[in-house]
Amino acid sequence: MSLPTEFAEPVRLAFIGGTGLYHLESLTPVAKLTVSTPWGFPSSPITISKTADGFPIAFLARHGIHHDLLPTDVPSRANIAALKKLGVNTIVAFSAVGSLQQHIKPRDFVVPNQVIDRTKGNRPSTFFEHGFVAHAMFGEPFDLKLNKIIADTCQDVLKGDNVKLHTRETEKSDLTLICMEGPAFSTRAESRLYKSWGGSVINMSCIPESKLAREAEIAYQMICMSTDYDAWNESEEPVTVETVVGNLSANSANAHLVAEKLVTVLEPKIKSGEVGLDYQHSMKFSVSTKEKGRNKQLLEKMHYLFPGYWPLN
Ligand SMILES: CSC[C@H]1O[C@H](OP(=O)(O)O)[C@H](O)[C@@H]1O
Ligand SMILES: Nc1ncnc2[nH]cnc12
Repeated sequence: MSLPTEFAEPVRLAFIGGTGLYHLESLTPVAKLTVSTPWGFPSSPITISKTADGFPIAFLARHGIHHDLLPTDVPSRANIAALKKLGVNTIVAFSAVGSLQQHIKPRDFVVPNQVIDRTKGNRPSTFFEHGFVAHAMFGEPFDLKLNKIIADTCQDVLKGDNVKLHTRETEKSDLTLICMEGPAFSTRAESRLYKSWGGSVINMSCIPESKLAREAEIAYQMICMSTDYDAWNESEEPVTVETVVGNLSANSANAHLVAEKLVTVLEPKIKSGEVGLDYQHSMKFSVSTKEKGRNKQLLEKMHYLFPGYWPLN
C-alpha cells in the first residue's frame, strides 16, 4: 500500500538510523516524504509515524534504505535541512562504532559527550558560506539534556548477557567519539593514536551531522552501538565489515528497544518544551557578515532554515 507523500502537521522528534538500522520496528509509517532542500535531497525518503497519542515522529536512513551512500557522500546538509523544514527540534541518531577501550565490549551501547573530528575536509560541513558567515558554538557537541535523559532512562532497557550502556555517569569521565573519514577502517597505528588521545569509540558519521544540527538549532544526541575493537589490539584481527554487521544484527533489537523507550520519554518533554528548545534563536546573533556584505541569494537559502531571521532585502 502506498503512503501519503505529504504531512501537514509539524514534526518535532526525529531518529536517524545508521548501519543496520534502516527503519524503526515499533513505529508504523503514516506518510513517506520526499523533501527537496536548497542543499539537494536527503539520503532517503523521510517516514513519519505517530504514537498512540498522535505525536508524529520522523525517521531517516543515513546511508539510504539500501545503504548505497559512503560515509563521505551522506548528504548531511539536505538531511538536517529537510528535518528542520518539517519542524524537527530534537534528533536522536544511531551509529555503529568501533570500541577503543577494552571495557566497552562489542554489543555495548555508548552515549558520547565529546567528539574529535578526524574527517578530511571534503564533506560540506556548514550551511554558511562566502557572503554569509556565522559561527555556531560547538564546545559541547551534543545536547546535554538529551544525553542525561538517555543515560537515566535507557540503562535497564538493553537485553543480553552483560550488555552495558556506557554514559558519562557510569564512566565518571568524558566519552569521546572519534569521527574518521573512511571508508577504509583505521590502521593499527591510527587506532592506537586515537586511544592515546582518550578516544572511547570511533565511527565515520558524527561529523558533519552533529555540527549541522547545531547550526540548525536542533538538539542532537548520537547513540553508539559498539560492534568491534577497531584495530588497536595486536592480539586480535583488525575490524572488518563482517564483524560489524554480525554484531549489529545480533544487537539491532536493542536499538529498537532504546528508540521505543525514548519515544515514550521524549514525547511529553518535547511537548512541554523541556527538550528541544535550548538552541532556539542561537544562530540569530551568531552572524559575522555585516548587512551590506550579505549575498542576497544566500539569504534566500538561509530563509529556508531560519524564516524571518534576517531581512531578505
Ligand atoms: C559498515 S562499518 C562502517 C560504517 O558503520 C558506521 O555507520 P553509521 O555511523 O551510519 O552507523 C560508520 O560510521 C561507518 O559509516
Ligand atoms: N572500527 C570502526 N571504525 C570506524 N567506523 C566504524 N563503525 C563500526 N566500527 C567502526
